[in-house]
Parts: sequence; C-alpha cells; structure tokens
Amino acid sequence: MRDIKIIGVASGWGAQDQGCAKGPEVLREHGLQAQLLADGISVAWDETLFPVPEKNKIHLISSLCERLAGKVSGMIVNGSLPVILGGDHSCAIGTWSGVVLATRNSGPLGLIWIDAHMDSHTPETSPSGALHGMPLACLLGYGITSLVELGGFYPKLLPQHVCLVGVRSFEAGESELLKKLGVRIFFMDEVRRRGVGVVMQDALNIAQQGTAGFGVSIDLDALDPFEDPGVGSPSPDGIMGVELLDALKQIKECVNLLGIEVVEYNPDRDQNTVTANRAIQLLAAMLPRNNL
Ligand SMILES: NC(=[NH2+])NCCC[C@H](N)C(=O)O
Repeated sequence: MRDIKIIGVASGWGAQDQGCAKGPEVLREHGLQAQLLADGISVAWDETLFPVPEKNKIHLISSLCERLAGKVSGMIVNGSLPVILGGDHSCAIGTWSGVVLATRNSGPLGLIWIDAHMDSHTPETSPSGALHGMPLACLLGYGITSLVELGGFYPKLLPQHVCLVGVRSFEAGESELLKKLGVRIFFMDEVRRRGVGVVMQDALNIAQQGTAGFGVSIDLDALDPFEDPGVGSPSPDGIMGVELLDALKQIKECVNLLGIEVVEYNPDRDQNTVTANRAIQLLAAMLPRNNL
C-alpha cells in the first residue's frame, strides 16, 4: 500500500482574488484528515508550503513551484502518492514538473485537467496576465521561460496524453494553442450530453495509453458555482457535485495513478463549508483505501 501524503500550497499569487491562499489550511482545520480516515483512507499532512515574499511575482511563483516539484518528486521516488492542495492553479507547474522529474525515465505522463477554464495562456495571449491562467501552457512547453523550464527540462507534457474536462470559459489565444497542439477538450456541452462518467472513461484512456502513469488536476471551479460557490473564479453551468463524485470513483482502482491535485478552494466565497466538504469528498472518491 502506498502512503498518501498531502502538500498544501498556500499561495494565491497567480490569481486576481488571492483568497484561495487560505484554502489548504482551512481544509486542514475543517478536519480533512479525520473525514478521509472515516472513509478508510489514511493520509499524512506532510507540509503546507508558504510562498517566500518577493517583489517579482514570477520569481515568487517559480521558486515556490521549484520547492513543490522537489517535494513531489521525492515522494514518488519513495513510493508515496502525493496529493497537492492549492492555492491557485499556478501550483500545477510545480506539481506535475515534480511528477515528471521522478517518472520520466519510464515514459510520458498523462494528465486529466478538470476545470471550467483552459489555463493555457501565454503572457502574449492572456487578457488578465494572471499566472493561474497559464499553467497548462507552461507544462506543454509554452510561456514564461523560468516556468516552462522549471527543473531544467521541457516540455513536461505531450499533447496527446493530456485532456481537459468541463471547459466553458476561455479566450481565443489559449483555445488556438490547444487546437494547434491537438489537445482533446471535453467541453461542458459534451460533458452534459454524454455524462461525466462516460467522458471520464475517455479521459482515462487518453491519460493512460502509452504513458508511465497519469495524474488528475481538479480546479474546483469545474463544479457548478450555484452548488459550490467556494472557488476563486466561478463560472456558471458547471458539473454537478454528485455526478463528478460518481465519475471519479473509477480512479481509485488505477494502480498507475501518480498524483492528485485539488486547487482554487476559496474559503472567503464558501457558504456553510459546502465546497470544503465537496473538496474532501472528491479526494475520498479518488484515493485508494489504505486503512482497511
Ligand atoms: N485557474 C483559474 N481559475 N484560471 C482562470 C483563468 C481565467 C482567465 N482565462 C484568465 O486567464 O485570466
């Protein structure tokens, strides 16, 4: 049985609304470990990383992501399953760089990116300039050099092993990049038409075929904000919580699961801790039972 280890990333520097910096510690105080244990899942809280203050936002995020990548790759080398809790989605650059650092000799990484947004801008195409709108482009080899080349190599991901699920809010530049690269996007209308469970099976095929293993990155704004308001960039008409939970259950059977990331929990916008509870339930759906 693999140890499951949590790393919190208490940074909102990649977002315009920085409330999600408080996300990991609020989830911890909310009893995340006890709630998972009640489901038969024992998780150790390894550490919450706090950013080191820096005038330059890009330096701040790249050094935070470097620390994160180092921790994540160390955990995988030691046989643990890393679970990363954001913070804003720019931490994905660190998470998945770390996974790839540890596994690239065995093959490419597959990644399922569940999100309302594409997060695939470069500074040239981004209307907001916010770094949490850029992590997927960085991982695919496009954008700010220090982030793209984090860990000393790039790209971290190949387009044929990546897919997005739940997208409904995006701008032209990022959509053109993903189209050019041929990344499969399960837009919200397809998710609604075919059901999240069926789409997730396709997503798992994309992420598992020809890869050393795969990861899942969940931006909580993929969920419908009417049900789950506790996110940084709410976007209407998203995935229903129970449906996503059900679809994610197939993941815990996958022995080639290399890492999980849940980001953008914003306690300032949450109501009656509904989204905190949802984040914990999503983890419980995906994590292998190790306490039986
Ligand atoms: N991780 C996120 N919540 N990303 C939202 C990005 C929103 C918008 N596309 C931007 O680049 O500013």
